[in-house]
Amino acid sequence: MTSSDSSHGRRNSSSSSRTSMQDRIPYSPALSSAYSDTSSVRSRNSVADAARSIAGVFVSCFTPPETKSSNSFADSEEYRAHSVTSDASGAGSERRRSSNRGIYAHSNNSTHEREPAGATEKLTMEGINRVTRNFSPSFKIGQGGFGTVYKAKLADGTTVAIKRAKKSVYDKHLGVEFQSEIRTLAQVEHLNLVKFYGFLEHEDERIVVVEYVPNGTLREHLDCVHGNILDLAARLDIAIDVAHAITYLHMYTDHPIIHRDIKSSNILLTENFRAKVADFGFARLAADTDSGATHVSTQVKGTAGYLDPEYLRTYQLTEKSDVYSFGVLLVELVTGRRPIEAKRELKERITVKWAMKKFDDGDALSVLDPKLEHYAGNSLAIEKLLELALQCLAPRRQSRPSMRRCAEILWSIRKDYKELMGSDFRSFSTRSQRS
Ligand SMILES: Nc1ncnc2c1ncn2[C@@H]1O[C@H](COP(=O)(O)OP(=O)(O)OP(=O)(O)O)[C@@H](O)[C@H]1O
Repeated sequence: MTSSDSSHGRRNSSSSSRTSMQDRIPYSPALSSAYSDTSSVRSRNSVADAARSIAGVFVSCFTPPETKSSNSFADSEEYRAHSVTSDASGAGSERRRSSNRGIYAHSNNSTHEREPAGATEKLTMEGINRVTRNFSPSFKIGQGGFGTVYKAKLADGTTVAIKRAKKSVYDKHLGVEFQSEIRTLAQVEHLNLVKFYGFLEHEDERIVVVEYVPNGTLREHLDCVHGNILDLAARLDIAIDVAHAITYLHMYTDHPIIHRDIKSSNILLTENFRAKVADFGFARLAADTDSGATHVSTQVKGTAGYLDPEYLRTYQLTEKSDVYSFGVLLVELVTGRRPIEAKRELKERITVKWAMKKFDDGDALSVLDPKLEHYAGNSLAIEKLLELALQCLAPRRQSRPSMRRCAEILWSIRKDYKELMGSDFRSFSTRSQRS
């Protein structure tokens, strides 16, 4: 996100722009059960276990090449499941249509095209070149593992983020990743997930077009890059949004989807500080539990500092790996620190290890982001957030809560926090934004 996006990140009032609690529920049946006090779940032994396993996690970032053989995207079974219509453009090609989301794929050996769902313009290389002025650096808004990200406006006025894969995407490894991103994005639609508009595969270009989310990443806001401080209420809202998004992926898509790369730089914020989870480059469909399988064995991928130790040890991926990463994210939200802070003294370098130790010593408030003020009202919320983080960071995945449970607990924390703050809730929010 560049500073040229001048509309970004100037939050004057944290709560006035936010919607009501009811408005914020993207789905309701999942969140119906009542919150029960989690203090009984807290185990001191688990802190030591967590610390031991966490220490082993941060040795390196594992992104070995994908070895699993994969069919071409056009041959994938997931896509065969979508209805197929004949392609108007030529022999040897076919057009597949996502049955419920109006997304097209069009292939003739080397070319796949899709058009944005909801946007009227057909996606073509010519069109992409036009709207990005041939990928002019002035349209560039970011750079990531997948490639370069550009901001552009389609002819129908839709502002989009255009992700242009690095040339090396043509390698098998990245090609598989690209296909994974496409398959996954095409399936999901949720308020707290970045919308997929389409993709285009043309000669050696791989382009993904997604919803443009205008207010930078959560990491940037925790670093105050945009000049504002996220208060505790905003951080709670963001945690809830992310929990909703991951719950949706785990429970409400056709097949459970594991995100695999939950981290603060993959959480994009809207102007109203709603969170949208991005970057499905690593996502994998989870095992079909009906068939008795409980995990997907695969190469370890993800980002150092967020990786589930059990996944690292066993190569077995389950939804609980996302829960672990979410626990790291919760600690990040409370402390403001990155998961790995290489420049700090040894005992503070691994943020979750440091924070969980403090929590276990009964000194939770000392890990609070120094940018946030302590009030009587926020200590309980901070303690409960860390308590939930501790559960998410449990070394054994069976001990971790589901994402749905995390969402329920977060709802309860926010409810209690609002009640405690009473009429001060808004003024506290506003005041800490200005400080
Ligand atoms: N949909 C979007 N809307 C607005 N900005 C975006 C969008 N997607 C990405 N960006 C910007 O581009 C940057 C790079 O994004 P990208 O998803 O390619 O990589 P990343 O998630 O930062 O890193 P990595 O790929 O290594 O995980 C982001 O940090 C963000 O600033």
